[in-house]
Amino acid sequence: MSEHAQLLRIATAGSVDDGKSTLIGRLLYDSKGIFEDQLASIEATSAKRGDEYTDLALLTDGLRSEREQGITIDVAYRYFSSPRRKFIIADTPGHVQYTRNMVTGASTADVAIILVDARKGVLEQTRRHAFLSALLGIPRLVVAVNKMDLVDYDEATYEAIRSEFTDFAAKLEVHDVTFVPLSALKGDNVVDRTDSMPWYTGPALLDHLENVHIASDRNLTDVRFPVQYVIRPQRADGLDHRSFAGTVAGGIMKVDDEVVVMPSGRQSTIKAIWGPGGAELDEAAAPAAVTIALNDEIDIVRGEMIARPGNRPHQGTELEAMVCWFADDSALTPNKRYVVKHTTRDTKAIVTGLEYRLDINSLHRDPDSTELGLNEIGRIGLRTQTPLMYDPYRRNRDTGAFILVDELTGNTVGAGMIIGPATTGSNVVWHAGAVQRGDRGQGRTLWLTGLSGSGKSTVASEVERLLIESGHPAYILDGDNLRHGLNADLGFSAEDRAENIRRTAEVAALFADAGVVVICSLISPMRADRDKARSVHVAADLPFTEVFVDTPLAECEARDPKGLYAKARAGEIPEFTGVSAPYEPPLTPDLHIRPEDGTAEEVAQRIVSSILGI
Ligand SMILES: Nc1ncnc2c1ncn2[C@@H]1O[C@H](COP(=O)(O)OS(=O)(=O)O)[C@@H](OP(=O)(O)O)[C@H]1O
Ligand SMILES: Nc1ncnc2c1ncn2[C@@H]1O[C@H](COP(=O)(O)OP(=O)(O)O)[C@@H](O)[C@H]1O
Repeated sequence: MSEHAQLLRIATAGSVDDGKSTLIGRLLYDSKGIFEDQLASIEATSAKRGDEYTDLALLTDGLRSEREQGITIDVAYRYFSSPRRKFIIADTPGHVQYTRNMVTGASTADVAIILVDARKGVLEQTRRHAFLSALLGIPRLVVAVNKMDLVDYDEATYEAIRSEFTDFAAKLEVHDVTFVPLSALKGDNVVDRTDSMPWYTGPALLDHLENVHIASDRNLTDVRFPVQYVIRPQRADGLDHRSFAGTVAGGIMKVDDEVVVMPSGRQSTIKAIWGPGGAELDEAAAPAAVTIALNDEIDIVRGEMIARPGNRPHQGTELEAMVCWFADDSALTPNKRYVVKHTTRDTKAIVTGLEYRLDINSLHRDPDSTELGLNEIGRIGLRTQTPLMYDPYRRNRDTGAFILVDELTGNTVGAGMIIGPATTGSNVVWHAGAVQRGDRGQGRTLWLTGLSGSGKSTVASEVERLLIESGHPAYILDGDNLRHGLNADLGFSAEDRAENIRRTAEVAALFADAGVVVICSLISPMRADRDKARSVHVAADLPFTEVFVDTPLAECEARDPKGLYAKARAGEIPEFTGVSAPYEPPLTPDLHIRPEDGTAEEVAQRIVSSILGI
C-alpha cells in the first residue's frame, strides 16, 4: 500500500454538546494514538476535577476556548494511527461559525463523520453538515449516533434516526453513508465493538475507518500547477536559472512533459522537478509541493498556471459558483465587489447575480431571495477583473475553490465552489470599453482526425448535441461539408489537403475566439498539417484538443458507409487515404478513441467530460 492509500483524512461535524471532542479523544485514547505524557496530564486534570471518567475532550485543541466560552473556535487537526492506517482528523466546531470552520477543515477530507445526539435526533444542523459535506465533495459520510447509553441502547431510537437521515441523504449527491450507534463516553463501538447493542452487527467506528476503501480522491488526470513563487538565483554565469515553486493541484507532472503556461499560452517542456529538501524527482503528483524548471525562458509570475497543452483548465472572467456565506456583519448582495482568492491568484470581482438561495432543510431553491446571510448557501454569478484558470469544483477541489474577501476589512466573508463558466449573461457592465474574450465565454477547438469511415462525423455530431444540451455554444466544421463551399476549389493532393486544413484551422480559431466550442472533423492525414492547426490556436491562446478516432483500416473498410473504399479499391478514386494515400497517426493525441471504447454517444460523453469536466 502506498503512503497515500494509507492516509485517511477525516472531517468531523456536530452540534454543540453532541460529544465530538469526546469522540475524537476516545479514538486517540483507545487506539493509543496519544502520547503517554498527554494521557497522564488529562488523567490528573480529570481526577482533580472529580470527574467520574477521564475527560477525553481534554485531548482536543479547542478545549481551552470551549471551557472559556462553551464553544470550540478553530479547526484543530489531530494525527493518529492504527496498524492499518494513518489518520488526520479535523475537528470542525459546531457553533455559530460552523460553516466557515467546516469549509476550511473539510475541503480535503475523504470521510466526514457527522455526530448525532441519540436523544435529539436529526437536527437542522445535522442536515446542514450533511449538505455541506456533499457540497464540499466529501465522498463518504459516517453518521455516528452518539450517546446511545443515554437512550438505553435502544434499537428503535437508532433506527428512527437512521431512516430520517437516509431520506434526507437521498436528495444529496452522497451515495456512501454508514451509520454507527455508539457512546463516545463509554467507548461503545468507537474502537472496540460493544456488547451493549447486540442488535447492531456492523463494525466499530475505527474498524470502519480502517477499512473504508478510498480510491484516490485526488484528480490525477489534469495537470494543474498554480505558480506560487518565482525563484531567481543570482548566478555568476548570467544564465537564466529561474524555477517555479508551488503545490501540484492536479495530475502528475513528469520531466520532459510538454506544458503550457496560462494565460500567456507559451509552451515549453519540464526540465527538472525538485521535491522538498531539493531532491531531484522524475515526477510529482498532486498534492506534492515542488519546484520546477522549464527548458525555455518564459516569463512567468505568481498566479499563472502550468498545465498540459491538450488539457487546460477553463480560463475566463465569468463564472457560476455555489457560495457559503460566513460574514455575520454584512450580507452577500448582487453588484457588490469583493476580492477573490483563487489558487495563487487574487483579483477583484463583482457578484453579478444571486440565482437562488438554498433552504437547507428542504433543499428548496428560492429564486426570489436578494441576499445571503450568515451560514446561508446560494448559487451566484461572478465576474472577475483578471481571468481565472479554473476547473469545476466537482473535477478538482483545489482549482475549483475560491474564497471571497471583503475589500475594505480584509475579512474572509465566503467560500465558493465553481460550477463552471457562466451560462447566463448579466447586465452589469464591468469593462467600460471593448468586449474582451473572457466576456464571451471560453471557446476551444476539438480536432477529430482519423480515416474515412472511422466515425469522426458520427462522434462529432454527438459531441455537438451534448454541448448544446448543456448550454455550451458548439459548432461542427466537417471536412466533407466545407468542401462544398469554402474549400470547393480543393482536391485531395497533399498540397490541397494541407490548404484544406489550414483554412479550416483558421476558421476554427475565429469561432473559438468568439466563444464557441468548435468540433473539426477532417481526415487530416499528415502530422505536420495537424501541428500547424494546433499552432494557429496556441498563437491565439485558444485551447486545442487533438482527438484521434483510431478505427483500424479493416474496420473502416468493412463499414464503408459511403461505398468509397470499394470504389477506391476498384481504382475509381485516386489518392484515397489508407488505400492509395498515407495516413500518419498522431503520436501523442490528447484523446485516443478506439472502437472498443463504446458507442459514438459514449465516446462523445467521454470527450465532453474530459474537456469541460461536466
Ligand atoms: N481521395 C480521397 N481521400 C480521402 N477522402 C476522400 C477522397 N475523395 C473523396 N473523399 C471524401 O472526402 C472526405 C475527406 O475530406 P477531408 O476534408 O476530411 O480530407 S482531408 O482532411 O483534406 O484529407 C471523406 O469523408 P469522410 O469519410 O467523412 O472522412 C471522403 O468522403
Ligand atoms: N463507435 C462508433 N463511433 C462512430 N461511428 C461508428 C461506431 N460504430 C459504428 N460506427 C459507424 O461507422 C460509420 C462512421 O462514419 P462517419 O461518422 O461518417 O465517419 P467519418 O466521418 O470518420 O468518415 C457510421 O456508419 C457509424 O454508424
